[in-house]
Amino acid sequence: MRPQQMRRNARRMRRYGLQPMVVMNSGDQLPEAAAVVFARWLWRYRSELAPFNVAALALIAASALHAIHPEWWPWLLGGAGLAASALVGVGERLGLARRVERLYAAAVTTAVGSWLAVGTALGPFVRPLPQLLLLGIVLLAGPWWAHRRRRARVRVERKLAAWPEISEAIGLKGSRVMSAVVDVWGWRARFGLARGQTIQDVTGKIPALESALGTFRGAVRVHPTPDDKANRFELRVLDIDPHADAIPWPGPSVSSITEPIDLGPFEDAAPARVLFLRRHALFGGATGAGKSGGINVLMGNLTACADVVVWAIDLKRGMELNPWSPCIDRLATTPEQARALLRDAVTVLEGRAEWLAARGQRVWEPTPEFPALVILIDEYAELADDAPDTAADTDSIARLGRAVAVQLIAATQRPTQKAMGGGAVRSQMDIRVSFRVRERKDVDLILGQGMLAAGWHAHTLNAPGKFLISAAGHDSPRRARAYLVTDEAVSATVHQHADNRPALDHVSRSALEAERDKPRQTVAEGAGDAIPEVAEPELPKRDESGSEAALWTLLSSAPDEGVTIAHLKSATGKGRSWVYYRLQELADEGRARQVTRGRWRATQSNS
Ligand SMILES: Nc1ncnc2c1ncn2[C@@H]1O[C@H](COP(=O)(O)OP(=O)(O)OP(=O)(O)O)[C@@H](O)[C@H]1O
Repeated sequence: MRPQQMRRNARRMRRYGLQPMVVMNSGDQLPEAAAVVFARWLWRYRSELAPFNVAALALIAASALHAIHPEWWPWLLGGAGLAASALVGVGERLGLARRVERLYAAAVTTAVGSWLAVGTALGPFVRPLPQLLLLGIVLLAGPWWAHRRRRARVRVERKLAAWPEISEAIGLKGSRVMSAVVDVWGWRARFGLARGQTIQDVTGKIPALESALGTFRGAVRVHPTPDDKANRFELRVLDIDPHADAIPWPGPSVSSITEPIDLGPFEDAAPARVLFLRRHALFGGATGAGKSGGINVLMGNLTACADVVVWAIDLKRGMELNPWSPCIDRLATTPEQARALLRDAVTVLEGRAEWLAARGQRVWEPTPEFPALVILIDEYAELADDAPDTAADTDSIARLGRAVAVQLIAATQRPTQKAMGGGAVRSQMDIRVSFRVRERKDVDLILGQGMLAAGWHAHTLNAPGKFLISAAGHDSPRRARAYLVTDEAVSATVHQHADNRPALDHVSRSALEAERDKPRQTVAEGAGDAIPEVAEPELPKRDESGSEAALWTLLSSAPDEGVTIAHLKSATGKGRSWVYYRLQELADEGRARQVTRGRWRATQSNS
């Protein structure tokens, strides 16, 4: 068609309200843009095309090297071997988090490096090198294309590449992407805002953002960045709803109680990490809401902590905690055992307090030699019902236990004052975890007065294991879901850690030993069944070196049957715990020994 005729036709079409269309004849030249489009396509799909690109590069490199430096092949082979070993060894630092990823990277490096070396030496087109190259692409490209995180990363990169258009469409023009990471649940990215834009502007655009990014409703969260800069925000985009299904426990998240324990993810997949060190905790919720599951996550983590001794009370005959028993230092399943356990916990508390005071220290810093003592009480209401006389002891632990790291962790359905045995226990709980409750008023019972009105709606939690947590660092009602610890995970964790559990420190042991001697003496004196409190005699205070000297003098001049603890106490003017602690130290040094129960002497007597 001639140009004049084309113009005439176009004029006619416009007269009838039609739009002219450009038609290309087969003889016309390709528009120049096709090359650009192709280059763009190559760039856009560079990740998918990577196996072909690597093969093409290897082919070009082998051709060039064969032409100019065929003698280089041993260097290429050696270099590939070194690179492959490095990838296996330190690939984690390069972002290859999983072992299988590192092995894959090493396999590709070895295969490409070896092919390149042989291609350099013999020429890349010598049979069977081309065939081997094709076979390599077929075998090694599969895992690459199937890799879930790579595909997710590519998807995110493409979305972020379109951010300038997205931001314009939703009214955040000028904002820019600063960084992005992909994780198991989706991805998060940090953005810089244009002048005058605020994080509130972004929050108001969340539905528009979800639409522009093509996510499901509720998949986008907007948070301030950790540096709290007003002109930045963090976008959290979920590909999977973390709470849609039960979340298998990935194993312990800590090895020390000084680290925050991960109980399970919040709705935005951020982990609900809580520091239990020197804090008491209350787990509440209706039957079947997942309290015991939550306690299992905690137990699994405490089991992996080398600086925690766990004592437990489970008056449902040990049903819940029995599987953990190889890692529990002491498990009480009857009211009598529970009584004795709590009494001893108070003794440990007092012994530790006295020991700290003697050293001018304020708090117990847990270490494997001086572990924290965590007392887990499953179904607290049963304890209050079956052993109401333990209230004074639980009260003491609740009020005084924090500083000396003697901690209570209680689980109960409805922590009414009665179910908590009255007293200060409930009010002393620093960490409150509420699973689903049956009635709205139970929210305040578990989480504290006024929490329901403040929006902590634990009655609306809609699946077992979901919880709200109120603790230091967790002061807004965010839904989390506890990991689900299977029976197999319990046995595996117990199996792994049972042999490495720490023992109670010698300070606590000495205090317990001293306490055990006390009722024995009293009963012998004819006190009958009841165990009356033996008041400590008021003794004049002495300075530390005087007490040490008095102790040593008495021990070294002791007769063969030794001296009693009571004698040592009055001679030194110190309490039982101090005496036992020093005796233990002297025994460790080999300078003193226990002759019979409660009677001591120096190993090398002066007399
Ligand atoms: N984190 C969780 N994720 C998914 N399912 C869970 C989770 N925790 C518990 N469940 C399911 O809920 C059921 C009841 O859980 P659990 O025994 O922990 O409840 P509970 O509150 O301790 O009940 P009870 O007071 O009767 O002991 C479990 O058998 C399990 O199937």
